[in-house]
Amino acid sequence: MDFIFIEELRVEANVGIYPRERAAPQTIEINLTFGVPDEAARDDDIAKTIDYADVIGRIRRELEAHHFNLLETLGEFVIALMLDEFKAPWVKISIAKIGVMKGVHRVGVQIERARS
Ligand SMILES: Nc1nc2c(c(=O)[nH]1)N=C([C@H](O)[C@@H](O)CO)CN2
Repeated sequence: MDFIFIEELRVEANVGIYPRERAAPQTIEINLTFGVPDEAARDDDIAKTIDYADVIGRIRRELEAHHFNLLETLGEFVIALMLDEFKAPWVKISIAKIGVMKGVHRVGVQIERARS
């Protein structure tokens, strides 16, 4: 298995438990790593891997369209997308809010899952 990573992806997301977070989207930062079949590298064929441009576009569209109370739920949503739709065998994600708490630069969640 090879691994694709997407680092410091900034996305406008509807997430949070407070009224101000329900009223407007906020910028979150995503770091995502997922497994891909190594046949793609051998055959030099984009059709045999997961196109990271497709992943980034899909995440942006989905997070614009949904509201999540918790970062944990948002993280599980993206994980399910990667495992079930993009067919990644393994995914690790971290999602951070930036500057939402006094004295804290980033706060967030990290989740790792494999397809069963
Ligand atoms: N475990 C969590 N705790 C909190 C979350 C969360 O998503 N998971 N979210 C909030 C608020 O939305 C906060 O980030 C706004 O500043 C508080 N605790």
